[in-house]
Amino acid sequence: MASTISTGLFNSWDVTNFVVNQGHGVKGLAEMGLETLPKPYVQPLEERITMSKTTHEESIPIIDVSNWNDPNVADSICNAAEKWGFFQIVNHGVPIHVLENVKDAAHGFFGLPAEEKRMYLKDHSPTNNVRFGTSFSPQAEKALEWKDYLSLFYVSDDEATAFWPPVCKDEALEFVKKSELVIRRLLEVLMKRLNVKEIDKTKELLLMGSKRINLNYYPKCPNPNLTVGVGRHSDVSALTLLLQDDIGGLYVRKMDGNSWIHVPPISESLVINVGDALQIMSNGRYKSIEHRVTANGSKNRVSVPIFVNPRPFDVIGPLLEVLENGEKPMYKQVLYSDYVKHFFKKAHDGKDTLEFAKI
Ligand SMILES: COc1cc(/C=C/C(=O)SCCNC(=O)CCNC(=O)[C@H](O)C(C)(C)COP(=O)(O)OP(=O)(O)OC[C@H]2O[C@@H](n3cnc4c(N)ncnc43)[C@H](O)[C@@H]2OP(=O)(O)O)ccc1O
Ligand SMILES: O=C(O)CCC(=O)C(=O)O
Ligand SMILES: [Fe+2]
Repeated sequence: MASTISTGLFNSWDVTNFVVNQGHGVKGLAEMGLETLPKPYVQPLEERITMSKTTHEESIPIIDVSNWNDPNVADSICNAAEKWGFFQIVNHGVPIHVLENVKDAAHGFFGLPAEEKRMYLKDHSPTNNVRFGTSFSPQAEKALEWKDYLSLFYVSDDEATAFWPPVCKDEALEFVKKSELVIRRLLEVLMKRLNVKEIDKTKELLLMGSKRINLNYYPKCPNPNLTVGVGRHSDVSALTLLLQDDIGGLYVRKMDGNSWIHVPPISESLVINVGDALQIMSNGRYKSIEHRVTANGSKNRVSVPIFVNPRPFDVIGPLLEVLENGEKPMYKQVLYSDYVKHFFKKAHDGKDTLEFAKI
């Protein structure tokens, strides 16, 4: 297989089999020293991220959250969630060594031999809560995405200790734990503007009852302009907290429509975005914004999102507190796991998942 791939004499089935089924991932492909991008990764023109569609001149807000009691901080967060759906926070209190360790651990996991990573493919993994994969939804995609990932659904410390891959479990778990306070503070602030005075146990579970941490790996790509790292999508979470390294490549759709704004890496910052579940619960007030990631021609990139979600069996819809003022509901009540399954069963398609919940 190695020689057929490196001489370019291979077909789409070979590539998909090697990358997806055999678990080499796109990293295995990249490391064969390819000179051109294999066909299954060539994206249609309209999905490629070209310079003419992007801007580095504008920026999503950068908010210093060192003082949570400052009303300006709360205002900035809520305004950003309404206007941009995305912002970066600095001085958030998650220790720098926790951030550095989890990025190193991501490199550690993807640096394992394919035989070890393969144990976590969907069909081999000892649990449904640990999944190594590539692209987004290879079975449903017309063109694959240039990304491998490890997805870890947090159930309990004991379950994580027993099943998460040893090379990254402590670091991933530490990141989940150390980010709990900042997640809670963000949600408290966001809820206040929605007329929710206090996050009681029921609300806590609805907003942050389940968490998923993904380790994303985007290897160096031979023709980065022909493909994407991640295609246009919005997250299905309530809130996502994303750690990126210093390479860059994340773009966010500007609210006005057609331009894409780069999210520049800022050392020690975290990127926060509103997900579909919070857009639904806020009846459209907070925006879950489309984003995408470019492939990079010279460097390997890692990112680590924590998706903060309702529990799979929760039913979500616009909050009563939001509708109390007579607002018409824009979304129906949906079972959260139905919503997430709908997301995973199709290729990335921008914001179309939300149609599933629209009235
Ligand atoms: C991977 O690249 C991505 C990912 C993303 C993710 C963005 C997010 O916002 S993730 C937050 C999602 N929320 C949750 O995980 C919390 C709630 N969880 C659930 O509701 C359930 O655990 C479940 C995810 C629906 C899985 O339920 P289960 O009953 O166990 O069903 P399955 O049969 O296992 O899965 C259904 C279907 O989904 C696919 N899938 C499941 N988990 C993942 C995963 N972690 N990554 C990718 N795909 C997954 C699974 O393959 C099943 O499809 P089949 O065709 O195989 O049947 C954003 C951008 C990215 O590029
Ligand atoms: O890698 C990134 O910067 C963003 C990844 C992303 O959007 C996701 O995993 O949902
Ligand atoms: Fe995302």
